[in-house]
Amino acid sequence: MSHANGLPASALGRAWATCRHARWPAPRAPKAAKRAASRAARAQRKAEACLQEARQAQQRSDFQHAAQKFEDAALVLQGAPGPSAAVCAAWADCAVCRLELQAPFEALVACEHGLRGPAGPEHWRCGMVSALALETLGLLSIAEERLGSAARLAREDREGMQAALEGLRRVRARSAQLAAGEPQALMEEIQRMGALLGDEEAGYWISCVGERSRSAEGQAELVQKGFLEEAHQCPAKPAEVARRASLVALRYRVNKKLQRCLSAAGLLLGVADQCVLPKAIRHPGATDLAGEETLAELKSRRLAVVDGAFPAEAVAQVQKELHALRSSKLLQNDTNDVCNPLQEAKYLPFAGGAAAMEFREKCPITVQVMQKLAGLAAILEDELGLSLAVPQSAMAACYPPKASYKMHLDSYFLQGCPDDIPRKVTVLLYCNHGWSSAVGGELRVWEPFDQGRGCGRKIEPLAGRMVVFMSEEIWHEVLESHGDRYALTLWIHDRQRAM
Ligand SMILES: O=C(O)CCC(=O)C(=O)O
Ligand SMILES: [Fe+2]
Repeated sequence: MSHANGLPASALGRAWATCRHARWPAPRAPKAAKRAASRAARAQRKAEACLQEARQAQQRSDFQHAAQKFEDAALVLQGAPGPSAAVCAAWADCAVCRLELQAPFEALVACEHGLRGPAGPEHWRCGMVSALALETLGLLSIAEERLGSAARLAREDREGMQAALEGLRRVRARSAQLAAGEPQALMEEIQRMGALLGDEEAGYWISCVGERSRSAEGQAELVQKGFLEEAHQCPAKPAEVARRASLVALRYRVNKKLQRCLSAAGLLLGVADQCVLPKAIRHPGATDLAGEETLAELKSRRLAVVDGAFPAEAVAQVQKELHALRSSKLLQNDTNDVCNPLQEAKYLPFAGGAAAMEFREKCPITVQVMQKLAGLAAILEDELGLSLAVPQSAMAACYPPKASYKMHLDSYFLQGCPDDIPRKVTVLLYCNHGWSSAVGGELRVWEPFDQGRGCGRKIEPLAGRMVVFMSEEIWHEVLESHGDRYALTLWIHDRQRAM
């Protein structure tokens, strides 16, 4: 018999059982001062009560209540001095309950909380449960990574190690079936991921892919968009192509949804940050960025290019700062992003607060530039009648050689993805001193809502050049970079959906 999420019931059951009944090392006695010790003892008692209630709820299969109580316990323990093993265990228990509730995104959020503390052997269980959740989401490559590290962490624990190794075998076998294009395995994954995304969003992607699979030109477009490998094009077998490409498209969107969930839980900066109203962050210099002509262009053509938006010295300094961030490995890529696996990026908080302090020291000019870019939002509201909200971070990105970004929209809200990130306006600033066509990485844009007929318009990523466009309307791509190509991107959100 197969479990609802497509895993054999027996394998899943065994893995969960291992997770649930695992024994943990008793917490070490806190060595801190007396006051801290009594605070810790109080927290311990409170957490104990929550844990007891959670376990009772779990026994009567009231997983909703159990998950809540395990979370309460984890939060109490997290806020008190004491060993991190107990915190991690409570989060793992919470995640197990959320898996029982068929809520894998929420389960992963719990695991990520648990994995935040200093790494220790107790992490294996959070790693294990998160791998199960990732498997349920169909994100098999990250599941495999997690299982690998869970197996290493469980060296001392035979049962735990066995569960991790069994998981590894299962995930690898599944990946192999999918890579071989086995129809049944592909259909199961597609159905499962479709259910996670909801009918509207899954329907949009599956029908887009299905339509394009029917012709050779359509299949070439799927290759261009990153959903089909060149070698898998086969105009004579449209259904096979549709299955493969649907899997890639849905996995891409599930990964995006996971990022939104993690971001909303405060575990990942960017994507779903807290927003502020444009008028709260007006910037006196922002009027230089958007003159009458620019605003008129944006209004009519939905895209405007502004050269020399910032002084050359400031842009050169931003480039230096981004280069330094990259050298200290602070920019990271996302191999699950099928459209753009090589880009190295980080969202930098540019407003006040502790998070921004670190970056104000590391890259002061970049933060100032971002603040001025964010000041654009108030002008766009006043002049274009938009209703906006501004996230408190912007993305710093480097496209190293070979990186490119396949054709995409920055928000698919108008395409039938009601939960997509509420991006309304995309603001880019290029920071490539001495750019030449040898560096590559041009931005290619099409007319509003045009999904790539003809060759579009190429925009060179010249130092100090700012490009502003409507995120839901302008399909665009970044052509292959041959050097290190730097840019800042601020996405301004639609207020109704953001706040
Ligand atoms: O850097 C660029 O030119 C565009 C990047 C982009 O399209 C994106 O990050 O969504
Ligand atoms: Fe984009």
